[in-house]
Amino acid sequence: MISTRGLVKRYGRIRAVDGIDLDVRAGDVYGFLGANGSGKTTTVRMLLGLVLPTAGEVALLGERMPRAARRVLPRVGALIEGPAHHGHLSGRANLALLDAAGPGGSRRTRTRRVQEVLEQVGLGGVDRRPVRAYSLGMRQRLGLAGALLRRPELLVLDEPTNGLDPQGISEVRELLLDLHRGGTTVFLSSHLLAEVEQLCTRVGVLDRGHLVLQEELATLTAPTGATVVHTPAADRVRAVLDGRVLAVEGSRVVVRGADPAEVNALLVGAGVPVTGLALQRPTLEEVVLAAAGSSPDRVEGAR
Ligand SMILES: Nc1ncnc2c1ncn2[C@@H]1O[C@H](COP(=O)(O)OP(=O)(O)OP(=O)(O)O)[C@@H](O)[C@H]1O
Repeated sequence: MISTRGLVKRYGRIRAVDGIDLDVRAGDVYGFLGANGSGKTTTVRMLLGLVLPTAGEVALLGERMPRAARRVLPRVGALIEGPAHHGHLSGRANLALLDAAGPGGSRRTRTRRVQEVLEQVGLGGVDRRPVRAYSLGMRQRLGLAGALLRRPELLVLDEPTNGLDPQGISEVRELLLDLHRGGTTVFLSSHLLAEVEQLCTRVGVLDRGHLVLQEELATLTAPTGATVVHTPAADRVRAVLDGRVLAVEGSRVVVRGADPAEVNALLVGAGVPVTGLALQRPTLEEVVLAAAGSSPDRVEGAR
């Protein structure tokens, strides 16, 4: 759906994007992570042909951009940095204007299409109010409605939950998951690990213009081969599981072996109380920090 090869954007001496190979496949919800200033917006703009690359190639839906923009962009829905609307008009009127700019049939067809996307984003009932009276969340959802008008195969969203409250974030997440279930491929940029961890199937991490990681989320957070035991008697675990204890942090003990039931049986058999048991998995935060350097303020954490 999206493929870039050696994509570079230079602004004077700044290398905003420095030779990235993105690979977004049909059916992905791809999370494009990176700290502020890492080059996410510049990349998204190049994908859509809004900024010309200094070097490298972009293919969208298998076609070279920006050459094929007129053919490809009608099949792609996009939302970049706070969508622009006419504040004195209603959401419906804004969408009708946007819809009128594209091809697409009779007045009735257009009216129905606008109504459908308004309902899809949960704005079906607030159509008389001018957009300037909308909350930030409502504006963002109206922007998404605009992106959905052409029933896109691919959605490209730059920080779609930026500035939203937790309720707004969760609404946008549900909407994107719904679209994904319906077959839409989603590419979204974000600096929020928690958002990406809850939504995405595949992750790319940008660090100062470099793509330092690109992988399936399930692979990144796959079990490590160890088991985490919670017990009020951490000191006794070492005696029972001689040589298998990898780490002890308070009541949390990490034990070699990916069979929690076996670990549980050994401990309970020896009279050690077990209050919690799980396969150890790295969090996305740990994976990203390991890939993007150790400074914790680079990408906003999951907590
Ligand atoms: N038009 C421009 N002219 C000069 N420098 C630019 C321009 N656009 C972006 N940059 C620089 O390129 C780098 C990457 O910026 P970009 O906006 O792509 O990052 P980002 O990851 O989207 O950050 P944010 O999350 O803050 O939007 C930054 O150093 C920025 O200052």
